[in-house]
Amino acid sequence: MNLLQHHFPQLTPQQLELFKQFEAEFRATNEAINLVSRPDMENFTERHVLHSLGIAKVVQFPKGSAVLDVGTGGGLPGLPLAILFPEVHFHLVDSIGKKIRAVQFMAAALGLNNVTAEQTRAEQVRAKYDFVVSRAVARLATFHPWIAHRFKPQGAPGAGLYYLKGGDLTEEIAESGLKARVTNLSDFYPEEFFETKKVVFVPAK
Ligand SMILES: C[S@@+](CC[C@H](N)C(=O)[O-])C[C@H]1O[C@@H](n2cnc3c(N)ncnc32)[C@H](O)[C@@H]1O
Repeated sequence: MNLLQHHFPQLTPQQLELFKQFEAEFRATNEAINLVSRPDMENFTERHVLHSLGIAKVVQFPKGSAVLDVGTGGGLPGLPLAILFPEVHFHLVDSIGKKIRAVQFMAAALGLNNVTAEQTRAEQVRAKYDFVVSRAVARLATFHPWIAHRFKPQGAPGAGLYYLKGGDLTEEIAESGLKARVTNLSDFYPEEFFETKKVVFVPAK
């Protein structure tokens, strides 16, 4: 049994196939434009796919809900989450056009019709969402004001920001002045990589 099946036994054969295709597309794209560093391409499933899906250990996006991925780069965490939640809409944004074109290409190659991608800065997004997700973009004090007003007035249960972060976040959370709930991904994943990895949740309101 592979690592993904082990941690997400609910995945269908079609979804497992999509994850395989995603890795192949991502590897090919990463040769042309740097989406993640070369050393980071080792253990792709663990470091990128499982890490992205860590958000799904904390929240289940309900059918029909809308998710914004801010600073998606090469589609992380948005594309793995879009494979896991085919009935949820994902809008992936990044300020760099070539990354967004790569994401659009990969989403089309995988036939993910629940994904849209747009070159824009987070501060310029105007639509409203139930959830915002992100990984490795900016400190919370900088990041949160970009998306604080991007939530629907009546969001889905658990609406808010789910931010993948690592290390000791005490100072960063205190600096932001936000009421955040931190979940350790090591509670779900025993692999060493996840020892310091967390999901920071900030409610929509
Ligand atoms: C370190 S990369 C992380 C990419 C991806 N989330 C991942 O985990 O692999 C940070 C990304 O955030 C994007 N970014 C930074 N500030 C942004 C902003 N204000 N609006 C949109 N994208 C932004 C950058 O262009 C870059 O692609």
